[in-house]
Amino acid sequence: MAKPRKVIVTCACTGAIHTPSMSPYLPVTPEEIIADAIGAAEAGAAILHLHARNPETGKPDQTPEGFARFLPQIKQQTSSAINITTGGSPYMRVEERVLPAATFKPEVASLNMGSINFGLFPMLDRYKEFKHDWEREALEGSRDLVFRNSFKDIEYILTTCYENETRFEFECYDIAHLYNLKHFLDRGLVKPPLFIQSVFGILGGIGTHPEDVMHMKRTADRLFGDQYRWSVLGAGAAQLRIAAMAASMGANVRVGLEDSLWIGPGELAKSSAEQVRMARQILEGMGLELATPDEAREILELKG
Ligand SMILES: C[C@H](N)CC(=O)CC(=O)O
Ligand SMILES: [Zn+2]
Repeated sequence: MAKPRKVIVTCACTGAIHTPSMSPYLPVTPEEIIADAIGAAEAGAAILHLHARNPETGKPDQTPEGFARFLPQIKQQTSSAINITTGGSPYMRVEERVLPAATFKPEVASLNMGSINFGLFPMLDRYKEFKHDWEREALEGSRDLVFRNSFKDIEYILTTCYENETRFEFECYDIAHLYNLKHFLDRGLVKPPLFIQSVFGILGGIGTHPEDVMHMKRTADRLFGDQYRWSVLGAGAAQLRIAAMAASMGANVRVGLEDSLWIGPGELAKSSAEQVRMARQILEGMGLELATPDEAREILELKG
């Protein structure tokens, strides 16, 4: 009887896209981010993808000080690998975005593999009332928002973090981003195993149709062969459907309130841990097992 495949579950706890008025369960303060991260780790998340926010307004905060308010506590209370965002908010410039990862030298940091239109404005159809002006401005402004990740920006993050032995979660929102990653592999600026996080369902990137998932996997197989470890995230209501579909094709999965506020149709998730538990149920139901943090470190060759 073949041993069950180990699946790495990444949990993205708060992000920079959703805003406080969208859900009372979105972690905003350092205490809330710590509680959500620890809960997700206890539920089975081997990797914690983290963003910081202004505790009062919930506005994305990409200062090292912002991360220092919760990182030590999370590191103390869990053995999950820390993954610090270099995406920050799509409104930020790369010099600001790279600072926390450059400062804290985490095991993992996200790296967005290309520029995309980042369409958040359709959320204005659902959300009418906002506690803070920046929330509506961020959604409305996204009609003209390009999440900039030029080749120069990507190389800047790669070289800035190179000495730290930080490995990257290569966020690929479209097929072109896989080719961009191949370009950096061919130049020796990234080294296998490549942890590829395919992002499905962001307006401006690839959709959430099964053929989109197949196309991402087929292209990654062709470009990287056994040099990559595949993971997927589905935005919004597609989160668990994408996770189940791709896991049946060999993928690792990412969940968490950064990527979706929901646990079911019209039902808000009360924590990221709820989504991790649901993902665990689905994965174990498929005869798979969740990788422990140390098993994830081995699979991804993290510095530990
Ligand atoms: C769709 C996700 N918000 C992508 C993300 O997590 C980007 C980053 O932090 O670098
Ligand atoms: Zn993120």
